[in-house]
Order: sequence, then C-alpha cells, then structure tokens
Amino acid sequence: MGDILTVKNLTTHYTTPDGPAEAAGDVSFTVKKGEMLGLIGESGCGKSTIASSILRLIEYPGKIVSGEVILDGIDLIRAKDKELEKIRWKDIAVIPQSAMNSLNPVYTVGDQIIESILLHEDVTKKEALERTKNLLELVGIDKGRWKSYPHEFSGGMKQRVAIAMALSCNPKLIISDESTTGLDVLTQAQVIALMKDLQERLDLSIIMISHDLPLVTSICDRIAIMYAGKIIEWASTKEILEDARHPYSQGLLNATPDLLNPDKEVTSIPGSVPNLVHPPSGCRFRDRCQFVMESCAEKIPPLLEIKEGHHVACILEEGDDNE
Ligand SMILES: Nc1ncnc2c1ncn2[C@@H]1O[C@H](COP(=O)(O)OP(=O)(O)OP(=O)(O)O)[C@@H](O)[C@H]1O
Repeated sequence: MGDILTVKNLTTHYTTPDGPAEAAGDVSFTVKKGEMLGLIGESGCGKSTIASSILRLIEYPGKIVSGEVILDGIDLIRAKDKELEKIRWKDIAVIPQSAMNSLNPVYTVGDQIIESILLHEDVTKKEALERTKNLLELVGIDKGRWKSYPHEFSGGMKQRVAIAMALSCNPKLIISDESTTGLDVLTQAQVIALMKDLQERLDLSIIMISHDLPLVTSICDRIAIMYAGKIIEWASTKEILEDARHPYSQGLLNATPDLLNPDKEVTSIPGSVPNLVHPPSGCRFRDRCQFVMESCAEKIPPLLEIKEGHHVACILEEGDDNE
C-alpha cells in the first residue's frame, strides 16, 4: 500500500499572552491508501490542531510554523489558496466534532448533500440528486428520506448523513475528528462499524481522531499516540496492543478497562498534561514517567523506528549510548 498523505515535521503554535503554545511539535506520520489511522491522546494534546493544520484551516492565534503536508505530490502548506480550496472537501473531507449538529436545520438532508456536490463538481442537479440517494443507501438510510429535515432524524441517522456528506465527492482521505461524541454507546458502535465497513468496501483512507483507546484499537490499522503536541509512538494496532514501548502508551493501556478480562488491574497515570507554553525540557512526559532518568531532561527524544513500522520517541529505546 502506498502513502496517500505524508505529514513531515509539522509544527503549529498558538500565540498566547505568555508566549507561543506548541500544540503540534515536529509531527511526522503517513497515511496509506485504504488504511484507517488512529490519532489518539488526551484532551488538549493537539489532535484537532493537526487536523486543521493538514487542511490549512488554522486560524489566528494559531499559526503553522513549519513542516510539509504532502497529498498526491502537492504540499498543502505551500499550495495556492485556489488550489487548496479545490482539495478541501473534494480530496480531503472532514467529519467534524459533533457532526450530527453540523447539519443546517432549515434545509432537507438531501438538499444539503446535493449542495455540497454541486459546489465541488460539474454535474447537473439531477445527477447530484441520484448520487445523494445512492449515498444515503450506502450509509444505511432509505433513499426516500432525502426529503426529510435533520430534526426528523435520530442522532445516529444524522451522523450517517454527515458521513454521506463527507463521501459525496469521493475524497481520497477522510478526517473524522471525535465525530461520534455525543452519541450513546450502542449508536456509536453502529456508526463506527459503518465507517469500518465503508473504509474496507471503498478502499478509503481515514484518520480517526479520538481519545477513546478501545474504540481506536478495535478498528484502526495503525495508531499514532500523541502526548503534549508530540507523537510519542506510532505502530500497527497489533504492535501497540502487544508491545507498546513508550511509558505513556503503556500507561494509557493500563488505564483502560478490559471487558474480556475483568480481573485486569486498571491504574491511572499520575499527574496531568503539561502547559504547552512552558513544557518540561527534553521529554514532555518525564514529570509523569515512572522510568524517568536525568538525561530525559536534556533533549527531546526523536521518533525512531525501533523495528519495522514501529516508531517510539523515548530515550529508553535509543540504545546503549544513553544508558
Ligand atoms: N485558540 C487557541 N488559543 C490558544 N491555545 C490554543 C487554541 N486552540 C488550541 N490551543 C492549545 O492547543 C492545545 C491543543 O489543542 P487541540 O484542540 O488541538 O487538542 P485536542 O487533542 O484536539 O483536544 P480535544 O480532544 O479536547 O479536542 C490546547 O491544549 C491548547 O493549549
């Protein structure tokens, strides 16, 4: 599988009265064609900042300071505004946080999907309506419901409409940003199963942003774990579950209950995420890390590939020189 998206050394700051907050610091990862990549981390660790940076939708006081975001050979950070406008939505579609509330209450769901197709593609209204009906069926909604208004739909159905909208222009990449927040657990599971099914059937590439580790491990092919603006571990889901190397990743796994193993001891990670304006020197996790050493304060550990496809940013993985 080839890479569809390459994020290279992306750094995004927010200006604050106390100085810049580095919400994404030197972030690098790739998304393969047809894969679902989970981007996971505690609230405030920079997940949405990365999503907005990929689409260059960071607004003041935010600023992309450096890095590249390559989609199909085009660097979106340096692309002209007009070029980028065509790429947004048509090539990269977003299912936003609380997607079900993103629908306009005064238009029918069908008209909203039709409008998004007509805005980006040179098709007739009749063709757009046909495609809308097909999209509704694809997400498990009777095509006759295109004339319904959002208030006539349940939360789960509105979520399905948001997915249909994201699919409306056959994007190469979908970014789902905590999009099932606010749904009950059962509906959330149905929507997630639908996304997984669509990803496999349509060979879609999806970045699934979430703070829900069990959700991400249940459907994603690979997982990038963020801590305080940095990716600290990135590997296949299997590797993360069986051989997580970063103490923060291990802490996250230990803090997650396992329904199949009710005897598992669940332990939380002491402390809290640091202020991103004045993060600790060196490793940002060191204040909370049970394996902390003096040298952890000296330099920011680089994200190293410790075995094929498994990347970790921890001094413990850097070899004998640092012991
Ligand atoms: N408008 C802003 N002004 C100043 N700082 C901001 C702003 N937006 C975000 N930040 C900073 O960037 C950090 C990352 O925010 P971001 O929303 O990307 O995190 P997140 O991981 O997506 O969180 P959540 O899961 O809560 O959505 C925050 O902790 C905050 O310090």
